[in-house]
Amino acid sequence: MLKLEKCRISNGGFDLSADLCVSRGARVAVIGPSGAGKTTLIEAIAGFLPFAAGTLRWDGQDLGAMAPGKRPVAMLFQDGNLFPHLSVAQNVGLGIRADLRLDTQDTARVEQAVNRVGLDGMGDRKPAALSGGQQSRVALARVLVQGRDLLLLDEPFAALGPALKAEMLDLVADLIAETGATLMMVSHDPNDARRIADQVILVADGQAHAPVATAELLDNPPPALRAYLG
Ligand SMILES: Nc1ncnc2c1ncn2[C@@H]1O[C@H](COP(=O)(O)OP(=O)(O)OP(=O)(O)O)[C@@H](O)[C@H]1O
Repeated sequence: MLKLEKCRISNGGFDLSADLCVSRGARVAVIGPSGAGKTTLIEAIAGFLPFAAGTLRWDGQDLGAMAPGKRPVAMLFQDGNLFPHLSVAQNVGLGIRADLRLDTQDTARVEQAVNRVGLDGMGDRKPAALSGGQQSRVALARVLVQGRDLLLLDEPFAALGPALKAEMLDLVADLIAETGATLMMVSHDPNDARRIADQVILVADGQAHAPVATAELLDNPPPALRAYLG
């Protein structure tokens, strides 16, 4: 279980408070108005922003003082962060070792992940030789080889068209079902939440609220969410 206890995160002059738990294996969408602090929340959990107060725990272990790379966390950004001069396999391999010194076992894991996201035979291509959807799959494969307990996705598929986005969300759902990972995904689209998330964290008015069942929240949105959903 991920537990944020009486947390306060400072991002420049912006403050976000959070006091909530996410159960192991949950699929949680993080939604709320623009600038409300969704990315701030995700980046603090990943270790890229410090906590000004409170404790962050995963299964009882305090993550607060742990460097980002040591946390049981893998993060996927909107642009996928692919390196254009590296091949698909190398981009995925970075998830295992930053210096890309991979042994036979590592290389097999990379190939397995590349195949699992549907890019069989494309390991030698450069990102420029892939479609937008295929590039998203490479980024997802890199997250997959990291084998972390908690996946943090920050609007990962916002640049894709609706059909492709739905396909990617379904792939993420399949992958986390296979691995048992816990998902927290920032999205601006309530349909994404309905498609993939069983719970929603609403970030609004300086606070990340405790997760609520997706349908319950979206069918009866509180005022801050209603204004945002329009
Ligand atoms: N480096 C920074 N210095 C000062 N303020 C910042 C910094 N980064 C973010 N902020 C502010 O923190 C607040 C929260 O930003 P954040 O990116 O977390 O919001 P968000 O909910 O993810 O927004 P969006 O949906 O538009 O991506 C915003 O008001 C933003 O202006």
